[in-house]
Amino acid sequence: MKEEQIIKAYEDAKARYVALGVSVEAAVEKLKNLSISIHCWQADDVIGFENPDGELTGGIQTTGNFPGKARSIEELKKDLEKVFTLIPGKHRISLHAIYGDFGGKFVDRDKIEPKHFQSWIDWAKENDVKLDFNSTFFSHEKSSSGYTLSDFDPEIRKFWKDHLRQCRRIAAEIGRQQGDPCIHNIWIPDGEKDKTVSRIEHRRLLKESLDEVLAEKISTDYLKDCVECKLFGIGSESYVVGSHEFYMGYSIANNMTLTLDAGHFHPTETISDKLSSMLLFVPEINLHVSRPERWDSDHVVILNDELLAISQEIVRSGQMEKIHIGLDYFDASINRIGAYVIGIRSAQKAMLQALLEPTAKLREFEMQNKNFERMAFLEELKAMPWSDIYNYICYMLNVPVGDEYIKEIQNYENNVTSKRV
Ligand SMILES: C[C@H](O)[C@H](O)[C@@H](O)C(=O)CO
Ligand SMILES: [Mn+2]
Repeated sequence: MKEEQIIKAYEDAKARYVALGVSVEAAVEKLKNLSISIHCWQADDVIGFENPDGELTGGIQTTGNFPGKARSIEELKKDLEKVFTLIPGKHRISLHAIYGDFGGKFVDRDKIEPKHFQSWIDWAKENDVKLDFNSTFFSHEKSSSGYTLSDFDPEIRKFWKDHLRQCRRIAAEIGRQQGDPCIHNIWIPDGEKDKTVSRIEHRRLLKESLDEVLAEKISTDYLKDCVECKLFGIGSESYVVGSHEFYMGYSIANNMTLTLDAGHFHPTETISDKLSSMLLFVPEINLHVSRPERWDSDHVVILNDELLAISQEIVRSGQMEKIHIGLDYFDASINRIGAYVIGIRSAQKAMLQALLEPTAKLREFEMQNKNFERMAFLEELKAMPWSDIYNYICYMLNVPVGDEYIKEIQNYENNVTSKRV
């Protein structure tokens, strides 16, 4: 698009929003300052650098074999740097513990240390991004029973408690060095395929393990721990220890952040309607924005109704600063850089639409019981020219406007990723 076209379209769009009583400048500023936590694991199909030839376990699965996945830290960083050039704003990178810089040696999970992530911390600083962290409780022989922190075997539990301890220390060091709390997500795959009898026993063990490790107090200036529930995984269809009720109870009882993953509930259950409830009981919420297709399939995030509903609830809650927006998907069937850019841009577009909503006007209708008017405006808003505002933000922040990012990704594929054989 030509410069004059972008600016003209923006001015016209702005006038239409202003007529509805919306401050476009305020919405643009908020979007420009919104950092999305980009998951490192889309680049390499959740393999990491601890055991690159190992299997992905824990009931999660990538499908597809599109060529060009990142095979080393250098390639992963290069891919992320490419992504940064194609999306507006400054963002965060969410690392999993298996993505450490282990110098080609095998370092077991209970032995990882902040030094294994120092090169990531330095790289993040150079690239003006912040880091988040995730303990990795899957893809390891000590999770082969299906259980980790809730295993009946005290030796297995000890190993994973030590892992969690180390991860908290690493995340805290990241937070300290970056001068901004590192969001540390705890997701464990524990569960069983069928007919578990000892449900309360495993849950009691999980509670005890978490209580023991989280008893080490670390300032929230550096570290914010969060716990992520799940309904089922592959091979844990009938029982998952860390269910929604478990972690809802745990996070409320311990006044800690709850992670809501869009793919971790029943197929027709959405997380958008959980935000306004959980915000009343937990200090903060961490989102894993994903796209479940019939199951927790982790498809690339696109601009669909649920993404918009999540964004609307974030903005309408008036507590945007308490909700961390992270992405969690892994599609190995298409260009992985493209998967990142589509997902991030879609998340931004949904947030922009929500920020451009004349919420006060809609609430007025609601108060007056004018529900036809409320519905009519909500329908009209869908066709408002929010994309002209998004294009203008891209233009202002020097990243490709509209579909221009596609050819950039094609060039990167031709020159870089397709050569990874
Ligand atoms: C890589 C995993 O998807 C991630 O850590 C976890 O958040 C999850 O959602 C498992 O289903
Ligand atoms: Mn998740």
